[in-house]
Amino acid sequence: MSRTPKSHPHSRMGQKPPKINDLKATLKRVWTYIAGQRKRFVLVMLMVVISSTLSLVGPYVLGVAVDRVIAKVETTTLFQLFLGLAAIYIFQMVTLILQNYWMIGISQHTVYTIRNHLFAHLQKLSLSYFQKQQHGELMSRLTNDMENVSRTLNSSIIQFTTSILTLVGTIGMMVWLSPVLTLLTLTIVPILIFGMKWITKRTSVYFKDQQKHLGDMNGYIEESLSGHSIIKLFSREKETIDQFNEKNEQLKRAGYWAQTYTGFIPKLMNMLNNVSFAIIVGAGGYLAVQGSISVGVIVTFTTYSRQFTRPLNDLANQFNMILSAVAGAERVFQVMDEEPEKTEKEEESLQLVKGDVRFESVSFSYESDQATLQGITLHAKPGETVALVGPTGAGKTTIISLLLRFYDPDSGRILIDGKDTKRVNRESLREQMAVVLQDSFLFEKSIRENIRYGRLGATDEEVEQAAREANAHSFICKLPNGYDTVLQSSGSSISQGQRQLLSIARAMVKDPSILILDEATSSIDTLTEMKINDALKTLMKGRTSFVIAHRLNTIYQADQIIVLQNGSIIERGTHDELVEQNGFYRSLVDVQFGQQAVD
Ligand SMILES: Nc1ncnc2c1ncn2[C@@H]1O[C@H](COP(=O)(O)OP(=O)(O)OP(=O)(O)O)[C@@H](O)[C@H]1O
Repeated sequence: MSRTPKSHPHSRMGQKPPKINDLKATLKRVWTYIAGQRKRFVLVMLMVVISSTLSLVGPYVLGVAVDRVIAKVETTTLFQLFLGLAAIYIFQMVTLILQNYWMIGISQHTVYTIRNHLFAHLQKLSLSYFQKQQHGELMSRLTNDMENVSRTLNSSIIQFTTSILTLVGTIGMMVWLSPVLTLLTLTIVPILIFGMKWITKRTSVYFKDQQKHLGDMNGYIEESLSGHSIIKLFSREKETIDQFNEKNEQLKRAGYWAQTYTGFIPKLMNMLNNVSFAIIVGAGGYLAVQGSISVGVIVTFTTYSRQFTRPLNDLANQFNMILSAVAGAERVFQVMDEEPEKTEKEEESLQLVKGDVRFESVSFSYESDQATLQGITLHAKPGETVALVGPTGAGKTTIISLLLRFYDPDSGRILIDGKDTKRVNRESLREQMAVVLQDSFLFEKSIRENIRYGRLGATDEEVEQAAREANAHSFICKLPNGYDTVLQSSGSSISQGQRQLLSIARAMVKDPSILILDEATSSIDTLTEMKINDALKTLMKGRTSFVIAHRLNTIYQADQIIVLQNGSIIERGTHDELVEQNGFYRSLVDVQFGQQAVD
């Protein structure tokens, strides 16, 4: 699974712009998050207006001062004018600092709230949603997309508003001071627009290319890291490096051209600034000699001309940034709009159960056109062990998934202590069950915390007791930090057998009435296997257990064996009864464990 790469600031150019209607709806939705901080927002906008106005007043005062110097007015007035100018620039700086400070507060609080909502919503989504979704892609929505929204809120709202105000204000002031000189200065605008269009058309192609190659390379890195042991086993290091180099080369090429074209932007801006400077000085000088404008106006114009080329460039950039953040926000809202696990109106909480489990003519299908389970009927009395047996794809895991209410049956009922699970709240239902899988997930936390995950209220003594019963205590004590040993990424620092012992201890601490076991098929050394079997036996004592069975000894001891094929129960009974029947189970046992093991 390739994780979406961290977005490059320019990668936004590669994103598909949202449609106008979506854009409006998404902006409205983002606004609902900002609206809670309306006061701060109004303050920010006020600061933006003040700082933009001050940026117009400054050059004007400078021009007036120059005219006064030429007119040889007394130095006190001149001194006052320069003091005023200094005050304007200091005040402008203060407003800029304040607007930034408040806006950062708004954006951080907004993304914090959205992130919290998104994460909480993810916890409510059904298993089938996660099965359909790439995990790396989901992670990217929580991180990259949110970062994109945050970055845009931090800077773009202020810059966008400032750019518009400055642009309109500057042109207004220029027209007021000298319409002729304004017209002459504005001649560079078409060149600017044409030039920018030419550059962005090329950069967007190369940035898109760069993103594609970056994603490709990230996927390759992820794959070769997770498959590193296979690479070593087959001595494929050289081929792996060669393939990586090829991808790296493609990325370098795309990056080279993207950066080359981007590099043209400041050069174009610089050239146009110089051209407009020359126009103002040349044409302005001519007009001044003619007496239609003052030298002060020329000075003011030179500053203004810079002030309007910059916002023009900024506006184009900010617009791209905003569009890409909206696209990011849309992806986040898409997840939030996913329906959470369906709940019935009158769900009750399941209290401590005895563990009586009934399936009554249960049918279910993942895809509407293909039945996965058909008419499953079974009854497990409290404390009984039910072994589910059958070829791969027969529907064993699906039965367990229905029992855990990851899915609800299409027809039929599942009853626990006589209560239809559809009417029972999922959390309280799962509270009554513990699951020990072949490859149980362990967190990057201490062993103690991993066992306590079964019941957060368990004391240290209870955790140790569970570990003892699970035959895990002795190996834990041999670890340098004992129960405080922190497991490395999903528990890879301990052996597979030890991981299973820990997951048994975790189930032990939970003390459930119903137990679900997916037995390990992988070969574990005999001693560990004995320890696991022994621990499982202790765990299963007095609990209703459903075992997806692979080992003969569990099947021998099961009160019932349910044999599944193509989603239906084809045989049921004890081991001896089924062997006696000489049917499918018998042939399955013969094939799996060899004739001798059965006879
Ligand atoms: N999430 C899913 N979406 C669609 N089909 C699925 C899904 N999970 C399982 N199936 C299909 O349902 C059928 C039963 O699968 P299930 O996992 O229950 O079999 P199983 O008996 O547990 O197999 P195994 O012994 O290999 O684990 C299979 O055909 C499988 O392809």
